[in-house]
Amino acid sequence: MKTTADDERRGLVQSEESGVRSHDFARDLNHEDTDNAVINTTDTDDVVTDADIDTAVAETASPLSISGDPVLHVEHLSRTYAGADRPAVNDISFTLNHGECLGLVGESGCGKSTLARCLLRIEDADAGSITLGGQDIARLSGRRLRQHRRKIQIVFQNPMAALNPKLKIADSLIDPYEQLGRNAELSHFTYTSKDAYVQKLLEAVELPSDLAGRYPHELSGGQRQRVTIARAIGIEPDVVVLDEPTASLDVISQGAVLQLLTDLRTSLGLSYVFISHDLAAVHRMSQRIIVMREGQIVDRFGAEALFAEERHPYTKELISIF
Ligand SMILES: Nc1ncnc2c1ncn2[C@@H]1O[C@H](COP(=O)(O)OP(=O)(O)OP(=O)(O)O)[C@@H](O)[C@H]1O
Repeated sequence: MKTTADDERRGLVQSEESGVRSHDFARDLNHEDTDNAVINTTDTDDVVTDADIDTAVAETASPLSISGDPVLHVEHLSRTYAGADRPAVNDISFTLNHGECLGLVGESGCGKSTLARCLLRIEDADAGSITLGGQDIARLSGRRLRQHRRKIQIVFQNPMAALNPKLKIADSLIDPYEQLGRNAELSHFTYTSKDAYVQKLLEAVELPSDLAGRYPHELSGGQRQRVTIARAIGIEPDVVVLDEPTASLDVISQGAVLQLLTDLRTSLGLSYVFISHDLAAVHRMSQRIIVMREGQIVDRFGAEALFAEERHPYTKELISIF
């Protein structure tokens, strides 16, 4: 069944999907893979150095991207899976500034999701560092690791798998806040009561209030993704990682969700790492773009410089299939 963005906002669409999948998101987040895998770095001539990049970004970055303070800093990050012949993520460095959307684009298998999992500490990197809010996240454990997870949230590709099928939408929305012991200080989604908090979140993602009492399978795909976005922003993280957030949606819902994400970024001052194989979506969303290939960064630039002559041949290849 095709749905329109307006249908979704008004809650007129019932999902045709009724399959129930068991998923324990909290368990995934607690998983810590500590494989001592070998780092297998492969230098290639066409890899952009940090110095090249800083110069290029300084020349081309939009005013928004250079006005914010750094919130996330990734330096020389590498991750090799046991038995793999090359690193999934190989010497990646970048900085995310407050209030900006940094796009990370590359074809399937280039290491985007591995990088996302390292940022969330769902997986540990083998080398390099990730600094969020001034803290090296590799050193965190226990309570401080839980606090870190409050500061960085993720929206996955498949909202059905990200939502607990047994929980009503209201309960899914309140869950991250309750996991914080209901004592998180919030500035936008201030908690007065469960109902008021849930309604504020539904309103923020432009969903009707009556969805609070439904189960995930009673929503359309677009509505479900709006719920996972609401869950991610409800505890007011510093950074939201968007890992192919529209890949499971039809074209109309994709556009509406991307617009919503942009609106939320500007109205709430959020900072995004937007991960996608879809260069058009990344270009639409981001102030700066990083191009990854086989685990490495091969190009990076301000979004307005996408079509510039100096783009890496691989970026040009991606543009040709835009
Ligand atoms: N748990 C794992 N164990 C072993 N190898 C893995 C694991 N997860 C990913 N890989 C490998 O690491 C590489 C990068 O995978 P990753 O999922 O990060 O890429 P991606 O760019 O997100 O791809 P896609 O867009 O298809 O999701 C691939 O070669 C993949 O096969």
